Amino acid sequence: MMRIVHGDLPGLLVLEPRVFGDSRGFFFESYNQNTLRQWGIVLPFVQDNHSGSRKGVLRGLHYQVGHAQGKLIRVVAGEVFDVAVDLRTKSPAFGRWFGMILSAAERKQIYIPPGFAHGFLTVSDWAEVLYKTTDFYAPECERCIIWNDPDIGIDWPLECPPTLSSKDSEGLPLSKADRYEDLF
Ligand SMILES: Cc1cn([C@H]2C[C@H](O)[C@@H](COP(=O)(O)OP(=O)(O)O[C@H]3O[C@@H](C)C(=O)[C@@H](O)[C@H]3O)O2)c(=O)[nH]c1=O
Repeated sequence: MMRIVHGDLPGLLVLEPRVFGDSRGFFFESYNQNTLRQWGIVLPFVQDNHSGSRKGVLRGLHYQVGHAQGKLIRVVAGEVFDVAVDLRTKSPAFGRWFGMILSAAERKQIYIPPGFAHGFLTVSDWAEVLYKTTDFYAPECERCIIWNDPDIGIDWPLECPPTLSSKDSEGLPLSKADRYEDLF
């Protein structure tokens, strides 16, 4: 069982799994196809990713053209500030961002439909993020929007400048980036 609430952007959902705790520890369903189907998440997931990041590492904002990926994201160690940016030109929320803390302690998840850029900042000393994707990794289709594009205006909870990959430090502003014309 899960409580699911709509996020601020069309199609984005925040999932709150029901966690059963007992003297042994805890149990919860981290993924249930039937439950997600009831909320219109019908695309099959084809890849699971797992990354670990030190405090201050910012990954993103990533997306793939041609092979747009829906993502179901959760954190199994530590805490991140997870962000999605709507890149669907037909969406009333085009160019807007949504962000929230995902933590191993709270166990909330975010579902981001195909058509968004995604990124996160590690706010704990160490964090591990697990996410399922609805399409495969396609390196030639990868794109990156710069994390601090003022036109998007993401309010990252930063204490100092973030640690970026060289690829991510060369992201494009939204105004120059590929968008999704047909997804919505
Ligand atoms: C994303 C990805 C990377 N890789 C490889 C390529 C590279 O050598 C190494 C690290 O890749 P990256 O630097 O792109 O990893 P990272 O910066 O963590 O990229 C990820 O960021 C988050 C925010 C997302 O939303 C993901 O879709 C993905 O873009 O892993 C795969 O083999 N499969 C994959 O699906």
